[in-house]
Parts: sequence; C-alpha cells; structure tokens
Amino acid sequence: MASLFEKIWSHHVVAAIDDATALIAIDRVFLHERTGSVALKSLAEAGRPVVDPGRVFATMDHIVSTRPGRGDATEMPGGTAFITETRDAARAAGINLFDVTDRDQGIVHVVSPELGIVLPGLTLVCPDSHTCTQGAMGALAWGIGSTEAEHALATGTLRVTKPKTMRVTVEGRLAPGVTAKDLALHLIARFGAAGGVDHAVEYAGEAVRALPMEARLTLCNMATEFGAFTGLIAPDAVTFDYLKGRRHAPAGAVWDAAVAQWQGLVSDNGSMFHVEHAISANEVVPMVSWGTSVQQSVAVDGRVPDDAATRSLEYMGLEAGQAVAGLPVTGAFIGSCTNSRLSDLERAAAIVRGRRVADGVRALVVPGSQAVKRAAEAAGLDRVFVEAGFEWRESGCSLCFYAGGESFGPRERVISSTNRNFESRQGPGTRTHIASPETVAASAIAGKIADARDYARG
Ligand SMILES: CC(C)[C@H](C(=O)O)[C@@H](O)C(=O)O
Ligand code: SF4
Repeated sequence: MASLFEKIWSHHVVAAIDDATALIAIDRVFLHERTGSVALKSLAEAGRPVVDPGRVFATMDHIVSTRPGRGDATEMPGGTAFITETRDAARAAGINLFDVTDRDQGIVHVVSPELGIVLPGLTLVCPDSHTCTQGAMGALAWGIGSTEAEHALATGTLRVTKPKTMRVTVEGRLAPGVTAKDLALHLIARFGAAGGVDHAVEYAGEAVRALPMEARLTLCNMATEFGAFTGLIAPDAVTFDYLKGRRHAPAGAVWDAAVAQWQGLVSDNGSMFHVEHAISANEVVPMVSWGTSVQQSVAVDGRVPDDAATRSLEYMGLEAGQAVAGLPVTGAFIGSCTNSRLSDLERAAAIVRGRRVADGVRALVVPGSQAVKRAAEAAGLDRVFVEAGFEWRESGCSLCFYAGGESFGPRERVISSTNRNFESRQGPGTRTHIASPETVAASAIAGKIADARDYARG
C-alpha cells in the first residue's frame, strides 16, 4: 500500500542520507535563461561537464521579449546577456536548446508536457518555482535553486529532504463556467498560502479526474502558491491520450509497455497521507484575487473582507467591504504557465468573439509556446483577439513577471490569468488581480472586473 508520491520517490532513491534526506535520481533537468544560464556558467567555470546532456533541456522564456519580430530583443535592461550566455553555454554543454527562433520555443512548463519531455513516474527538476505544474502528468517535478541545478546537471542526482504527503480530494463536478484556476484559488483562499508547506500534494477525486490535461496543468501550477513542495495527479487515460505521439514520448511497443507500467502509478486504496482535505466541487465558484497574496481571493461576485489587511488595501487602492466585480481595469493579460495553452485561449476567445475591448484598456494575449501560437492561428483565434483590440504576442513569460523593462504602469489595475499578485509583480506599483482566462476576457470587454458567466453564449 503506497501513495503515488511514495511510489515515485522510492523508485528514485539512490541512497538514504539520513532519516529525512535521500539522494534522488533525476531523470530530466529543464533550464531557462533567467536561472539556467547561471547554473550552466558556474558548472563550466568549475570545469565539470553535464553528465547526461540528452536529458537536459533549456528554453528562452523569461527575459526574451514577446513583441512581434523580437529576435534576441529583451525589454530587460542588461538582459541580453541572459539570452546569449544561455545559448553559448547550452551549445557548449551539448544539451537540448529551444532557442528564441525555434519552432519549439515557449514557457518551460508549457513546452515540457507539449513535447512529452515530462512523463508519468519520472523525476524532473528546474530552477523555477512553477515546475510543480508538470506534476499534473503524474511525475515528481519540483522547483530547485541554481546551485542544486548545478548538482543535478553534474551528477544526475539531487539530495532531497523528503516532503510529507497531502491529498486534496475534490468530490462531485465543477459547475459550468468554473475552471481549474478557480479551484486552485479556492483551495489557497481556504487553506492559506502556507497550507501546503513541506507537502507533496496529490489532487484527486471525481472533479480532478474530469479535468482535461491542460486544466490539470493549471491546477498543479499553483501548488507553489499553496506553499507546497509540489503538486501531482495520478496519470490515467486522459494523460495517456495527451502524451501519445508526442515527440519525446515512447512509441510502438515501448509505448504499450510504458502505459502498462504507468497504470500502476496510483495511490493504492488505504494509502496514508500526513494530511487529507476534502472539497465539494459545488462549493467552488469563479474567483478573483483582491489583495497582494493569492490567499486574498474571493468569489467574483464577492467583496473585499471587512477585516482585510491595511497594507494590501492601500497597495491595491481598495476599501474593506468593497465589491470586487465592477472595479475598473486598465490592463488585461492572458498568458503565463498557468493559463496560456490552446484550451485557455479557446475559452477566452469564445467570450471575446465579436466584441470589443473597452476603451482605455490595454489587453494582451501571450501564447505559452510557439506550438500554441501556431495552433491558435490555424484556428483563427489570433484574429478574434486582434479584431477585439487585444495585442497578439510571441510566446514567453512576458508581463507575468516584471523583468525590469516592459510593465503595466504604477497603480494600473490589471486583471491577469497569471499566478502571482504580490507587490510590483507585473511592474512597479501595478495592481494585479488574478483570475481565469474567461474572467480576464470578460473584464477586458467590460472595462471592469466582470463575471464571465454573464458573457457566455448558449
Ligand atoms: C525567475 C524565476 C526563478 C521565477 C520562479 O522561480 O518562479 C519566475 O518564473 C516567477 O514566476 O517568479
Ligand atoms: S510564466 Fe510567469 S510564473 Fe510561469 S515561469 Fe514564467 S514568470 Fe514564472
């Protein structure tokens, strides 16, 4: 009797170091130009090679501009070095690189599942806190620091303190118009931004099983905002259908053998968890953050709490008890490793189609990868957005993360499909409200925070 986490963990223990810590075999390392360049450079300077370059992948997503025709341009002052140094170091190390102009370029946590680089049962690390996203594929994937990345690159192992286990079971079905993003915000608002600290969180239950693959990635993405070591979901037919035929996924007879093995990656009946939470799916409604922590989130038709923290209120320019719906916005952002996949853009486009972004609102759509961008363009979604008044960008992290250049302005109120709303996250003084892509789309049209269910069509 073992949980999903315990199964993957025990398959990867190379040696026990002490009661709490083990040396863990690392199957895949992913890097990006913001932190990966640091790790690769420092390793090269120490004269140590990458032990298995075929298992290491790097992409350009954080610093690179997302403006059309970008080339190596960046909005970050002094940021060019991150791009060129990553390129040079990646080539020298012989690792796989998704360069700026590559067909496969995109946000690390979008590209990795898309190409079947992350697979059920594997361990994957990346010096990026949202690596937990990839746990949705039934993998053990977590964010590390640059020094740890060096160790993993050089040895194919990592010393890891074993996290505790938590299971969040979501019973019943999410109502129409309620998304995985709303579920993630509900969970964090309810149990707190530190609710998952030191735990590997397995998401389970009927509502999670019913989520399509891309929505599962959205749910696991925000395990880090829950404070968790990582999030993960047992792989099932949804996972296998998604992975079949992807470039780095096994093929032919190896595929069949892999699926047979992956089917065992479930928490056995009677598995013990350090913490268990149960949520009823019918309690989950569309959510929006009002404050500067993700736990400061309420129902879209709710109000800022009466006992809201003064500092958050001041930063956000709000008053306790104020309704969230109807707050005027001047920025709207659809993108990020949380919500920039094809299905996210499709759902947003369904709301935007035939409508116009409100006057005075700067609205952007930034696809998560070049593959998402191509697929969206083939379906005509770019035209839907552009005709409505959205900017249509190249793929990358873009305005999810203020890298020192492009930003929404100070005191601008922005509705955003991203995952972080802390002070100055999207630019100095910018006020970020986190929500689903549907809510962002509806709010861009309304010019104020709006309930996307009012904009749904038949
Ligand atoms: C720059 C990077 C290290 C950072 C992270 O780890 O999450 C970024 O992706 C973010 O979302 O804040
Ligand atoms: S999209 Fe945002 S949250 Fe995701 S990796 Fe990039 S900067 Fe981090």
